[in-house]
Amino acid sequence: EQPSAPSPIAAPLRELPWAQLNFLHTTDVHGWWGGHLQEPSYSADWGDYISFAKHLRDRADADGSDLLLIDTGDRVEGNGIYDGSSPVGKFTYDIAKEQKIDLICSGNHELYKANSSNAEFYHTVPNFKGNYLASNLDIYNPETGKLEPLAARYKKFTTKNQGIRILAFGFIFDFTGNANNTIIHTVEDTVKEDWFKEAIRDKELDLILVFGHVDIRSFEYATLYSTIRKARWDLPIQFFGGHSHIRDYKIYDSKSVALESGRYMETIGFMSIDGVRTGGTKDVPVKPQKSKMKFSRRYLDNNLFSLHHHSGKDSKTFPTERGVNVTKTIDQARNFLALTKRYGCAPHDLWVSRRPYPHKESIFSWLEQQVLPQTIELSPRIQEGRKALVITNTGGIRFDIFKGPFTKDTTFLVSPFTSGIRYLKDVPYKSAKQLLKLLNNEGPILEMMEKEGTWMKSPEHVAARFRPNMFAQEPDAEILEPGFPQPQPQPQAPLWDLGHDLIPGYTTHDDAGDDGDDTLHSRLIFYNVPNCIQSTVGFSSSSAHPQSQPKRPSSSNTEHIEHVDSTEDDPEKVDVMFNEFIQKWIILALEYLGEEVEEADTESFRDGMSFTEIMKEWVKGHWDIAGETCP
Ligand SMILES: Nc1ccn([C@@H]2O[C@H](COP(=O)(O)O)[C@@H](O)[C@H]2O)c(=O)n1
Repeated sequence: EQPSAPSPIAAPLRELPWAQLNFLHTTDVHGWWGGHLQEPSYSADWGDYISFAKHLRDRADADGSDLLLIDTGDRVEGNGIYDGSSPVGKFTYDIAKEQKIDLICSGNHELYKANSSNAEFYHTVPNFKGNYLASNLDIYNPETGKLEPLAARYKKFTTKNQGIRILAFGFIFDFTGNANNTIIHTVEDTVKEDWFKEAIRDKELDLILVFGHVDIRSFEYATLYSTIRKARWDLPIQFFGGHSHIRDYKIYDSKSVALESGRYMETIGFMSIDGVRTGGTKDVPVKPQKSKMKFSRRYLDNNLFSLHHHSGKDSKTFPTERGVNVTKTIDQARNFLALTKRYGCAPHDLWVSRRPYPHKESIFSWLEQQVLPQTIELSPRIQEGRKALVITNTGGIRFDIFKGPFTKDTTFLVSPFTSGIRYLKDVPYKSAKQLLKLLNNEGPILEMMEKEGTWMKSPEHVAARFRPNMFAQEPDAEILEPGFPQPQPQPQAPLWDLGHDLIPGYTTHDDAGDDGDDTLHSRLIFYNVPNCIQSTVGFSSSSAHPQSQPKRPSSSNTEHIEHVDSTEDDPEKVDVMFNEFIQKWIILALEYLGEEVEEADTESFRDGMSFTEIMKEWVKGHWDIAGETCP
């Protein structure tokens, strides 16, 4: 772990369900190679993961089983090690490649910008030569300009010890927000391709493995499952997914399951299968597929207490030379980038999902009530007496702020993106004031987003559309102030009786039940958030701004542009300001409201200064307590 990482806290653990064929799975790492330096439960780093995988590989070699490592994309954007260097990603590729990953693919974050997809072409694909798959992804070769698959469409291989013959595909969901140097073929189109149909008909297979940057409860995986199952009624199909940043496990049928392993190096997913037919090796005879196969999953908290336990090692025997070297490389990169440089001191925690919105400890309330208005009110147009509505998407905010030092690292954890704020001058207020409802509630804009698969919320929150019980119910207004709902202790399995005080953390409920997490935790409550929040700037405090503090979001299809109160103080026109990432949706929404606006009418705020910089400047101006200690 990193030198400043907090030590993990001992906790009751469930064992690894080790079997004939085993997998370790990471997804949505988003550059968190250094692990979590403020959270003991997730404080192991990529170097520790390298050591851990080595011990498990040795175990497989010793008992004749197999172990495969999988990563399902979104390795970039979300941490200073990636976003804080110039050019971005300077250290990322050399750190990532030190792990021996058997199957790897791209996520959407590798594809938002041409420079990151080209970096896949130049670095990740060759670094994982033969293991990177791109079943539905093409790139314009930066050398020749020709469109070609980013990597092989599929791969057939035989496992080292059991001789299991596996056909693997590496997908990305039907993403449409990519830069124009890549092309994504929809999954629906891809399964109709001759090469796909031919590959799955291969008779010399023991298992089909579909991994991808795809929500395991998505239409895309449902399509792949039904297509493959129709062709191969009895073959085991193992899925690994990602993108929604949650721990989840789906059972498709008695021979097909899917695992999703969280986000940000918080979770190492473990999966095992027993009863797979073996093609036979010199040491293992040919064995038929068992009529009753066994699939098991475990979500490991990524900390050394867990990793030592599951590898049967201790602090002396766990670190491998390669792992230690990678830990050092990460530390050197962090120092080079001065990620611990302090910009201010956060007076209390601010949460993305662990408090409802609005709430005094919601990061969105902080942005809405302090950062955005206090920054934008200084701009010349507001100083001249104009008013503005400032709208930003909640998905651009990626992580919580903990009480204490707010560093360069924190800045990128919270807001890694380079998008700035843009504005439309003098929009009729009668339309502008309807915008937030249109962006947040059901209606044409949301329907279009669903169709396109582009979202304004963070992936965790988007995932809730397939998982209706993911979040706590909207809390009553009374419990918002002065306190907030306390996590309830959870009645738990017998390990609870060992006398441990359980640490709050993930308590995953999935298709196999409640026993997936390796660490027994007390339950954390998560709350849903809207797509967008809005600050009002330049209005007198007595004016009513009905949308800036939403009450319960409306669920009625017809309510998205109705019932917005008017007051006598309503201005005739306001500036509509917004995060550049949602410009397309702002324009569409205004058109829907009857305004004639187009991209060319928008202007950049403060010469395109990124929202990340804006937040950093605010922290320096408001939370800087030079000389004072910061807890
Ligand atoms: N420049 C960007 C890029 C993305 N977002 C937000 O992130 C969401 C996607 O995140 P995943 O980790 O699931 O891929 C996207 O829906 C946006 O909300 C952004 O704000 N700015």
